[in-house]
Amino acid sequence: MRKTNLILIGMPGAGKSTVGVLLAKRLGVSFIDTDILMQTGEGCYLQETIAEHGIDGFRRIEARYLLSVPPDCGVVATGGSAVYSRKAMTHLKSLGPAVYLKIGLEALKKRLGNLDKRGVLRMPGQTIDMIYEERRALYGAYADIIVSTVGVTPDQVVTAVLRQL
Ligand SMILES: Nc1ncnc2c1ncn2[C@@H]1O[C@H](COP(=O)(O)OP(=O)(O)OP(=O)(O)O)[C@@H](O)[C@H]1O
Ligand SMILES: O=C(O)C1=C[C@@H](O)[C@@H](O)[C@H](O)C1
Ligand SMILES: [Mg+2]
Repeated sequence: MRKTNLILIGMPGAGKSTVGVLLAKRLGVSFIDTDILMQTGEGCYLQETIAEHGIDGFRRIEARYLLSVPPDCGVVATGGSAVYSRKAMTHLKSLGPAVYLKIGLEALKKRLGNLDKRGVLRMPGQTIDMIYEERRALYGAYADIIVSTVGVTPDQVVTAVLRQL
Protein backbone atom coordinates (compact mmCIF):
# COMPACT_ATOMS: atom_id res chain seq x y z
CA MET A 1 0.00 0.00 0.00
CA ARG A 2 1.21 3.49 -0.93
CA LYS A 3 0.26 5.43 2.19
CA THR A 4 -0.06 9.11 1.47
CA ASN A 5 -2.28 12.07 2.28
CA LEU A 6 -4.28 13.61 -0.56
CA ILE A 7 -6.37 16.77 -0.52
CA LEU A 8 -9.23 16.74 -3.00
CA ILE A 9 -10.46 20.11 -4.29
CA GLY A 10 -12.92 21.12 -6.99
CA MET A 11 -16.40 22.34 -7.78
CA PRO A 12 -19.39 21.03 -5.85
CA GLY A 13 -20.50 17.89 -7.66
CA ALA A 14 -17.05 17.15 -9.09
CA GLY A 15 -17.00 13.90 -7.09
CA LYS A 16 -14.61 14.72 -4.21
CA SER A 17 -16.62 12.79 -1.61
CA THR A 18 -17.47 9.87 -3.91
CA VAL A 19 -13.92 9.44 -5.21
CA GLY A 20 -12.28 10.32 -1.87
CA VAL A 21 -13.60 7.32 0.00
CA LEU A 22 -12.59 4.97 -2.85
CA LEU A 23 -9.09 6.49 -2.96
CA ALA A 24 -8.69 6.11 0.82
CA LYS A 25 -9.56 2.44 0.56
CA ARG A 26 -7.11 1.90 -2.29
CA LEU A 27 -4.31 3.75 -0.44
CA GLY A 28 -5.07 2.10 2.92
CA VAL A 29 -5.47 5.41 4.72
CA SER A 30 -8.19 7.31 6.60
CA PHE A 31 -10.83 9.43 4.96
CA ILE A 32 -12.10 12.81 6.12
CA ASP A 33 -14.94 14.73 4.49
CA THR A 34 -14.62 18.28 5.79
CA ASP A 35 -18.30 19.00 5.03
CA ILE A 36 -19.24 16.18 7.42
CA LEU A 37 -16.63 17.36 9.94
CA MET A 38 -18.31 20.76 9.90
CA GLN A 39 -21.87 19.42 10.00
CA THR A 40 -21.20 17.20 12.98
CA GLY A 41 -19.13 19.88 14.72
CA GLU A 42 -21.79 22.56 14.26
CA GLY A 43 -24.66 20.14 14.89
CA CYS A 44 -26.62 21.33 11.87
CA TYR A 45 -26.79 21.09 8.09
CA LEU A 46 -24.44 23.28 6.03
CA GLN A 47 -27.44 25.15 4.60
CA GLU A 48 -28.42 26.09 8.15
CA THR A 49 -24.92 27.41 8.88
CA ILE A 50 -25.11 29.52 5.71
CA ALA A 51 -28.58 30.80 6.67
CA GLU A 52 -27.49 31.64 10.22
CA HIS A 53 -24.03 33.12 9.61
CA GLY A 54 -24.15 34.32 6.01
CA ILE A 55 -21.51 33.66 3.36
CA ASP A 56 -18.59 35.32 5.16
CA GLY A 57 -19.53 33.67 8.45
CA PHE A 58 -19.75 30.27 6.76
CA ARG A 59 -16.31 30.77 5.20
CA ARG A 60 -14.79 31.67 8.57
CA ILE A 61 -16.34 28.64 10.26
CA GLU A 62 -15.35 26.36 7.38
CA ALA A 63 -11.76 27.62 7.57
CA ARG A 64 -11.63 26.63 11.25
CA TYR A 65 -12.57 23.05 10.40
CA LEU A 66 -10.14 22.92 7.50
CA LEU A 67 -7.35 24.13 9.79
CA SER A 68 -8.24 21.36 12.27
CA VAL A 69 -7.46 18.59 9.76
CA PRO A 70 -4.66 16.55 11.40
CA PRO A 71 -1.31 15.40 9.92
CA ASP A 72 -2.50 11.78 9.65
CA CYS A 73 -5.61 12.79 7.71
CA GLY A 74 -5.33 10.36 4.78
CA VAL A 75 -7.60 11.39 1.93
CA VAL A 76 -9.48 14.65 2.55
CA ALA A 77 -12.57 15.58 0.54
CA THR A 78 -12.96 19.33 1.00
CA GLY A 79 -16.09 21.37 0.40
CA GLY A 80 -16.21 23.23 -2.91
CA SER A 81 -15.69 26.51 -1.09
CA ALA A 82 -12.49 25.50 0.75
CA VAL A 83 -10.33 27.42 -1.72
CA TYR A 84 -11.65 30.76 -0.44
CA SER A 85 -9.34 30.46 2.58
CA ARG A 86 -5.69 30.88 1.65
CA LYS A 87 -4.65 30.05 5.22
CA ALA A 88 -6.65 26.82 5.21
CA MET A 89 -5.32 25.80 1.79
CA THR A 90 -1.74 26.46 2.91
CA HIS A 91 -2.36 24.17 5.89
CA LEU A 92 -3.97 21.42 3.79
CA LYS A 93 -1.26 21.54 1.14
CA SER A 94 1.35 21.15 3.86
CA LEU A 95 -0.25 17.76 4.61
CA GLY A 96 -0.29 16.38 1.09
CA PRO A 97 -0.70 17.22 -2.62
CA ALA A 98 -3.88 18.94 -3.73
CA VAL A 99 -5.76 16.95 -6.37
CA TYR A 100 -8.13 19.07 -8.46
CA LEU A 101 -11.05 16.99 -9.67
CA LYS A 102 -11.98 18.95 -12.76
CA ILE A 103 -15.37 19.05 -14.39
CA GLY A 104 -16.52 21.19 -17.34
CA LEU A 105 -19.37 23.64 -16.87
CA GLU A 106 -21.87 21.75 -19.06
CA ALA A 107 -21.21 18.43 -17.33
CA LEU A 108 -21.43 20.17 -13.96
CA LYS A 109 -24.82 21.68 -14.73
CA LYS A 110 -26.14 18.21 -15.59
CA ARG A 111 -24.70 16.72 -12.40
CA LEU A 112 -25.81 19.40 -9.95
CA GLY A 113 -29.41 19.63 -8.90
CA ASN A 114 -30.85 22.65 -7.10
CA LEU A 115 -27.86 24.77 -6.01
CA ASP A 116 -29.56 26.01 -2.85
CA LYS A 117 -30.53 22.51 -1.75
CA ARG A 118 -26.85 21.55 -2.17
CA GLY A 119 -25.80 24.51 -0.05
CA VAL A 120 -23.49 26.04 -2.63
CA LEU A 121 -22.16 29.40 -1.41
CA ARG A 122 -23.36 32.16 -3.71
CA MET A 123 -24.28 35.81 -3.64
CA PRO A 124 -27.87 36.67 -4.58
CA GLY A 125 -28.18 36.46 -8.35
CA GLN A 126 -24.87 34.66 -8.79
CA THR A 127 -25.30 31.90 -11.37
CA ILE A 128 -23.41 28.62 -11.60
CA ASP A 129 -21.60 30.06 -14.65
CA MET A 130 -20.36 32.98 -12.54
CA ILE A 131 -19.31 30.73 -9.66
CA TYR A 132 -17.50 28.41 -12.07
CA GLU A 133 -15.59 31.31 -13.62
CA GLU A 134 -14.64 32.72 -10.20
CA ARG A 135 -13.41 29.41 -8.80
CA ARG A 136 -11.70 27.86 -11.80
CA ALA A 137 -8.59 29.98 -11.29
CA LEU A 138 -8.47 29.24 -7.56
CA TYR A 139 -8.66 25.45 -8.01
CA GLY A 140 -6.05 25.63 -10.76
CA ALA A 141 -3.69 27.74 -8.66
CA TYR A 142 -3.77 25.35 -5.68
CA ALA A 143 -3.66 22.12 -7.73
CA ASP A 144 -0.60 19.87 -7.65
CA ILE A 145 -2.41 17.22 -9.73
CA ILE A 146 -5.37 17.73 -12.08
CA VAL A 147 -7.70 14.90 -13.08
CA SER A 148 -10.78 15.19 -15.28
CA THR A 149 -13.96 13.57 -13.96
CA VAL A 150 -16.03 13.94 -17.11
CA GLY A 151 -17.06 10.81 -19.04
CA VAL A 152 -15.28 8.52 -16.58
CA THR A 153 -16.53 6.47 -13.64
CA PRO A 154 -15.41 7.21 -10.06
CA ASP A 155 -13.20 4.08 -10.24
CA GLN A 156 -11.53 5.42 -13.36
CA VAL A 157 -10.93 8.74 -11.59
CA VAL A 158 -9.23 6.81 -8.76
CA THR A 159 -6.97 5.03 -11.24
CA ALA A 160 -6.10 8.33 -12.94
CA VAL A 161 -5.17 9.94 -9.60
CA LEU A 162 -3.02 6.98 -8.52
CA ARG A 163 -1.20 7.06 -11.85
CA GLN A 164 -0.07 10.63 -11.14
CA LEU A 165 1.26 10.01 -7.61
N1 LIG B 1 -17.16 10.26 -12.18
C1 LIG B 1 -18.45 10.51 -11.98
N2 LIG B 1 -19.35 10.37 -12.99
C2 LIG B 1 -20.66 10.61 -12.82
N3 LIG B 1 -21.22 11.00 -11.65
C3 LIG B 1 -20.38 11.17 -10.61
C4 LIG B 1 -18.96 10.93 -10.70
N4 LIG B 1 -18.40 11.18 -9.48
C5 LIG B 1 -19.42 11.55 -8.69
N5 LIG B 1 -20.60 11.53 -9.34
C6 LIG B 1 -21.92 11.89 -8.83
O1 LIG B 1 -21.95 13.31 -8.73
C7 LIG B 1 -22.66 13.71 -7.56
C8 LIG B 1 -21.78 14.60 -6.69
O2 LIG B 1 -20.70 13.84 -6.17
P1 LIG B 1 -20.01 14.22 -4.79
O3 LIG B 1 -21.04 14.46 -3.75
O4 LIG B 1 -18.98 13.18 -4.54
O5 LIG B 1 -19.34 15.60 -5.18
P2 LIG B 1 -18.48 16.58 -4.28
O6 LIG B 1 -17.36 17.04 -5.16
O7 LIG B 1 -18.13 15.92 -3.01
O8 LIG B 1 -19.46 17.83 -4.02
P3 LIG B 1 -19.54 18.86 -2.77
O9 LIG B 1 -18.46 19.90 -2.99
O10 LIG B 1 -20.90 19.48 -2.89
O11 LIG B 1 -19.35 18.08 -1.51
C9 LIG B 1 -23.10 12.42 -6.86
O12 LIG B 1 -24.43 12.14 -7.24
C10 LIG B 1 -22.15 11.38 -7.41
O13 LIG B 1 -22.73 10.09 -7.43
O1 LIG C 1 -19.13 24.84 -3.24
C1 LIG C 1 -19.67 25.35 -2.25
O2 LIG C 1 -19.95 26.55 -2.20
C2 LIG C 1 -20.00 24.47 -1.11
C3 LIG C 1 -19.91 23.13 -1.28
C4 LIG C 1 -20.21 22.17 -0.21
O3 LIG C 1 -19.34 21.07 -0.31
C5 LIG C 1 -20.09 22.81 1.15
O4 LIG C 1 -18.76 22.96 1.54
C6 LIG C 1 -20.79 24.11 1.26
O5 LIG C 1 -22.15 23.83 1.24
C7 LIG C 1 -20.36 25.10 0.17
MG1 LIG D 1 -18.50 16.41 -0.98
